Amino acid sequence: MTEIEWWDYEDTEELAAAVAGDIQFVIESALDARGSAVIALAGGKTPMAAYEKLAQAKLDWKKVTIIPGDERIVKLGDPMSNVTALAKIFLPKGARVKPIVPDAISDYKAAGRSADALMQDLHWPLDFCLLGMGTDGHTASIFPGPDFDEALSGPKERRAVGVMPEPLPPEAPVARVTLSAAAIASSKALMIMITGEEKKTLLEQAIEQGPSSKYPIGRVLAEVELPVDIHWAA
Ligand SMILES: O=C1O[C@H](COP(=O)(O)O)[C@@H](O)[C@H](O)[C@H]1O
Repeated sequence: MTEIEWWDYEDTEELAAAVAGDIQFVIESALDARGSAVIALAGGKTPMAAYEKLAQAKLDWKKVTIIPGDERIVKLGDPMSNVTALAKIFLPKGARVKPIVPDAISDYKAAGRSADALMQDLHWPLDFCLLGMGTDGHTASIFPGPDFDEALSGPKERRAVGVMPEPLPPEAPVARVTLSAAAIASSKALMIMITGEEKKTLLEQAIEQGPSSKYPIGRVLAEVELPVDIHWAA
């Protein structure tokens, strides 16, 4: 199990500012070292305030590629589309925000293969990956269901996988594409951002359970060797 450090904040504004500052630092380090940065950002609602703050940073955004760490299989522009939310915030800054799911695809396994092919063309490993977590313990879009084992323990070189959550999560009841656990674990830097007592308690349990956890986040963290920061506010 990796080394985990919790960072607790007074409120969600302080949380968003701290997460934005840390991501800015990672991007700057990659730009200094290589002249470009490739990062995967969590979808859902929790990190949006941090992204708004990050977008204010003075960075050479043209050299920054952003992918969603997971995507709901919906059309671009749909309120459930993770990349649409990222594009609204970062495209105006000049960042390359890449959709990982083709617009007119209904076969979720084909969508996973397509995302994997796209990621094979990116500079790898990722410079950074931000994970969120649902109240059911899923992270990225790694869910219990028929694709759980493939997402968690498929071939190490597989970067993305098509996933049918079982049961479908009520907030976005659609098939998904997700970074594999191996892709997440290979990232050069990894951070988790969550809010609320319910998620905190669940994440503590998942970490405690380790590789035998019933929660996807526990199983993913059991694969990770680099230190992980967890940023939390009530
Ligand atoms: O479905 C998803 O849920 C998780 C958590 O979202 P939140 O709205 O509770 O913050 C998110 O990390 C993931 O990217 C997303 O697709």
